[in-house]
Amino acid sequence: MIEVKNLHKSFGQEEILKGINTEFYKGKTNLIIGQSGAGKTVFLKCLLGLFEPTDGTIEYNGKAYSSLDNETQRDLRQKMGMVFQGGALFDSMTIAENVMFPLRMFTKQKKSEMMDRVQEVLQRVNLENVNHKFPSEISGGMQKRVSIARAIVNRPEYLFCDEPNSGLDPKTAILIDNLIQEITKEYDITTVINTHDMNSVLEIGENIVYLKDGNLAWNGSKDEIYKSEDKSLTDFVYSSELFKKVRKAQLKGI
Ligand SMILES: Nc1ncnc2c1ncn2[C@@H]1O[C@H](COP(=O)(O)OP(=O)(O)OP(=O)(O)O)[C@@H](O)[C@H]1O
Repeated sequence: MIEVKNLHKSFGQEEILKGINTEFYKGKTNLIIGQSGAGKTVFLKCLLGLFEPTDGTIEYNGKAYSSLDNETQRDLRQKMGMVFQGGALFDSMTIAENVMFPLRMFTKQKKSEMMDRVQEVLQRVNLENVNHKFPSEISGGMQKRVSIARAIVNRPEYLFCDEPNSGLDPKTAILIDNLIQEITKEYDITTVINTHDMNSVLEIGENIVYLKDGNLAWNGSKDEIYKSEDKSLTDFVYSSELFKKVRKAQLKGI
């Protein structure tokens, strides 16, 4: 579980995050949504420990990151997996080498142990016979699966995903969403996903944090969105035609 308390982040005179209080739950797919420029990426980078908050605290299972010594902060960061926007695979490494990378960086496992674990996670994301291929030789959807395998290979407690669906067709995007949700539940990890994708909100939005101009404007589940009368949320969400149709159907009880 992650607890965010009065989080502020400024760059120079510009305040991007303006005092956010919220929680991200273990075993749930927690989504951060909001318009472009709302501060989602800055928020995710604060959660990852890449940006130091200007004020406020972020607690991981009850421990404030800023109160930890350097070594404990490093240990905590090793418990964080990240799925980067676009996958961010190393082009010159094979798929197996890409997935093995965090194990080589952070563990002292034998090569055979690492290979077994790589095999296990690649199977978990439903990828077979790709170990010796290079990223350019597989599809975008497969690259996303590799990126998920790499993010979970070191058994993280926290999984952060930045726009995991970007660049995918709607069907593949939903498969990736479902895969992330399944893994979240199976491994009981705290997953935080930064997304623009309203399909993702409908599909896996168990806990949604809506940011507007650096403030937390709304917090709830996908089912609560339909009941919400919050104007800024509904203006944002129902700018999607799909959401408008689903809401109409829900109101008619279909
Ligand atoms: N390193 C930085 N230095 C200065 N300003 C920054 C930095 N990173 C982000 N910002 C500013 O913070 C604001 C919020 O950016 P952020 O990338 O978090 O938005 P976002 O909600 O993720 O948008 P998008 O959906 O378009 O990715 C922007 O005005 C951006 O210019």
